[in-house]
Amino acid sequence: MKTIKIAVIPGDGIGQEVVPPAMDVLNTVAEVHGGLKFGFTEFPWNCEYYVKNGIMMPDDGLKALSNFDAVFLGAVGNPELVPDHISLWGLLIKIRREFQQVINIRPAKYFKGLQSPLLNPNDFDLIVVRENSEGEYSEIGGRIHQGEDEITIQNAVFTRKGVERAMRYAFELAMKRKGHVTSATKSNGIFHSMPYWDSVFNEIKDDYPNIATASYHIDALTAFFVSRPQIFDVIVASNLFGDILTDVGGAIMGSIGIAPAANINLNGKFPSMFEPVHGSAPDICGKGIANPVGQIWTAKLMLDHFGEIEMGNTLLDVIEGVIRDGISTPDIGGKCKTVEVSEEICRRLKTI
Ligand SMILES: NC(=O)c1ccc[n+]([C@@H]2O[C@H](COP(=O)([O-])OP(=O)(O)OC[C@H]3O[C@@H](n4cnc5c(N)ncnc54)[C@H](O)[C@@H]3O)[C@@H](O)[C@H]2O)c1
Ligand SMILES: O=C(O)C[C@@H](O)C(=O)O
Ligand SMILES: [K+]
Ligand SMILES: [Mn+2]
Repeated sequence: MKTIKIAVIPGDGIGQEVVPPAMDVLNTVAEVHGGLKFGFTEFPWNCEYYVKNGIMMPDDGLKALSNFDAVFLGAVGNPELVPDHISLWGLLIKIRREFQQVINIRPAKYFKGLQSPLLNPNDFDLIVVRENSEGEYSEIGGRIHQGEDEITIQNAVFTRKGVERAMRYAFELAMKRKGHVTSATKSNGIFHSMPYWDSVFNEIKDDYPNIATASYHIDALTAFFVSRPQIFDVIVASNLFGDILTDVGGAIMGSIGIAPAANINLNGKFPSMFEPVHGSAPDICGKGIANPVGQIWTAKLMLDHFGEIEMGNTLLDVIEGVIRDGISTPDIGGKCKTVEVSEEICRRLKTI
């Protein structure tokens, strides 16, 4: 029996509503598989924990997580209780950084039967490779003076290692897919880092003569996600550009409640973390109508990560079938509750 030990952090808001159903789905996957078992351990770290303890996770929290094969996280953030930069940097971004989860892969594809807001979604199928450890997400900088003399400086960090790593990951991924990599740049406006980004991209692409490439400024690229998403295969982007692009990726599928993500540790020293693209959705929290598909598709990425490709593909087929049959939450036009969707996914998995 292959046992996978998973640290579960439901987190805030709808994270609490979509993580338990996704765990039910994973348990059903294990049951159907026969040779697979998930050992779940839950950690109550979120903004309420911060209010009680003054920290998002205990000092030995990372040490506790490091004993697991993976982290399965819902969402972090409750701006009514804790400023967003404190909660995110105290938990989500802390785990990404300390566990060297340097790559964030975020697929988006057209689902048959799911109403995309695009008139002609053209069967798109893309993956954004988001640099996940540096770039615009940096604590370097500060504030000085007050009033009209007030100054704020926020530095972006682009290292040779970080940029090259993200790009090579994208090219390797493209070799297993449609053989195309697009670079998200902004070298017309950002004076130092983006021309550097372009030069590294031009260097790396020479190592992959069989991969076709394109490079677009992020503004135009974002528009192309809407007007012609079918032209993309793999897109490599800095931390911030990748963040923004992947919400658009979710939106063109039909809802950001569907979009999955995987924060990948490449060196094997720490666990990887699986958490959907969306946040804690305070506007719908408590109603039981959060779309669980993002969290469940994220579970599929976790299955892939552990080599369970066939089970992962089966799960994605089942998700697609359930959506096609209209068993879905209001964000994608359905009338179902969160658990009705996950229960139907479990029911169908059992018939396979
Ligand atoms: N990775 C993360 O944990 C993460 C990601 C994004 C935002 N956040 C945090 O979440 C909080 C809210 O942020 P936001 O409102 O900008 O983004 P959000 O992703 O939480 O919500 C944006 C919109 O999408 C909808 N939505 C999101 N997930 C959905 C789902 N599963 N089903 C149906 N609808 C869904 C919401 O209702 C909302 O209208 C903030 O505290 C923010 O910092 C965390
Ligand atoms: O900015 C972040 O990375 C947090 C969230 O928006 C995400 O996409 O994971
Ligand atoms: K999330
Ligand atoms: Mn985001």
